[in-house]
Amino acid sequence: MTDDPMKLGLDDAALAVHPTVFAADALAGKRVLVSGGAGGIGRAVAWLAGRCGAELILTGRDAGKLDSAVQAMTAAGLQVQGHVVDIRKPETVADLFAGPVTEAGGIDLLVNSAGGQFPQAAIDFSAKGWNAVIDNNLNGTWHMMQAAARHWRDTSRPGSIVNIVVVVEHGLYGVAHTIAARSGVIGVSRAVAVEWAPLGIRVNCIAPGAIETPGWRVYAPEARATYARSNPMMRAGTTWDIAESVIWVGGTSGGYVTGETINVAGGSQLWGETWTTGRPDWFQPG
Ligand SMILES: CCC/C=C/C(=O)SCCNC(=O)CCNC(=O)[C@H](O)C(C)(C)COP(=O)([O-])OP(=O)([O-])OC[C@H]1O[C@@H](n2cnc3c(N)ncnc32)[C@H](O)[C@@H]1OP(=O)([O-])[O-]
Ligand SMILES: NC(=O)C1=CN([C@@H]2O[C@H](COP(=O)(O)OP(=O)(O)OC[C@H]3O[C@@H](n4cnc5c(N)ncnc54)[C@H](OP(=O)(O)O)[C@@H]3O)[C@@H](O)[C@H]2O)C=CC1
Repeated sequence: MTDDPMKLGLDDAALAVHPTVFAADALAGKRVLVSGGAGGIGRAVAWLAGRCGAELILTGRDAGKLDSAVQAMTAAGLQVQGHVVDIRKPETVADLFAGPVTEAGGIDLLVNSAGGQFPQAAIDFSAKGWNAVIDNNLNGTWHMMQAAARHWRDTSRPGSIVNIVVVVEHGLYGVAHTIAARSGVIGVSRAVAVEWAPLGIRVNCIAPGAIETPGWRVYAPEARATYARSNPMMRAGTTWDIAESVIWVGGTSGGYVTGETINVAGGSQLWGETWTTGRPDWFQPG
């Protein structure tokens, strides 16, 4: 982690110059829509896509955060616009596609990075809390996926979707609502990877492990302090680790990949435990 507890993950200055394996024209002529594009992972995806030559459309709920991302990227010479969109509201998602997406000339890649949850023992979830997490992560992601697919069908152009999920098969505890929601996203991604293949649409998921971002503020410092040692590599990942995998699978380099979920998690899908609520006594060693 960084020294400043309020500054989590790579900032704009770092993202503007971070070395990359991709060429500066890897996404030339492409337009990329990133939901949650001013957040930690979405922001890194946007920077990388922009540095590879793509035009960017960023969305989020917080206008101030979006403005700061747009300003930083514009100052670096990237072509970027930001729009306030709550992915839980299908009508605002439809407006995004009918308005800014269409006016920009369409998109080639949709990255769904908007999402999140709160740590709590599942037995204590309120109905409202459960519904908030399911609505945000499963329904919200679906509204974006379906709107993008309709856009590509109606404009007779191919497309690619990358959904940011979580590692669902092993080791992430205290967020059962999000495991349920993201398992749903993985399931529907596999289903529509087949249904939408005739439309030239690929659909994949990236499952990050512990990636240091401002989103970590929802977890107690004691819980966060354990995250780096929750995988065989004994380190937290960076947003750049995720951004490069998103651009690989979402871009032409992943052109023969669809219906996949790729764990970019330091091996935490195989070994290690992330207790977002702290490890209960029952599971303490010895
Ligand atoms: C390495 C570890 C893995 C890391 C993974 C990551 O993804 S990290 C990065 C990912 N980034 C993030 O995760 C970003 C942070 N997460 C969020 O922004 C939100 O958790 C949200 C997006 C899920 C909900 O957004 P929203 O605006 O819809 O929600 P709202 O605020 O209006 O609440 C609705 C209801 O939910 C309930 N409830 C909510 N919080 C708590 C809590 N702490 N405690 C208990 N309950 C809580 C409560 O019932 C509340 O209603 P109430 O009782 O207040 O009437
Ligand atoms: N960081 C990590 O360790 C991991 C993260 N992930 C997942 O990766 C994704 C990105 O997380 P990360 O960048 O770390 O977190 P951040 O909290 O930094 O970013 C998430 C972004 O999602 C946006 N968002 C949330 N809900 C909505 C909504 N209803 N409508 C529109 N935008 C919304 C937020 O925008 P705004 O602030 O404007 O509301 C925020 O900028 C999330 O799905 C997260 O759960 C998965 C595994 C691990």
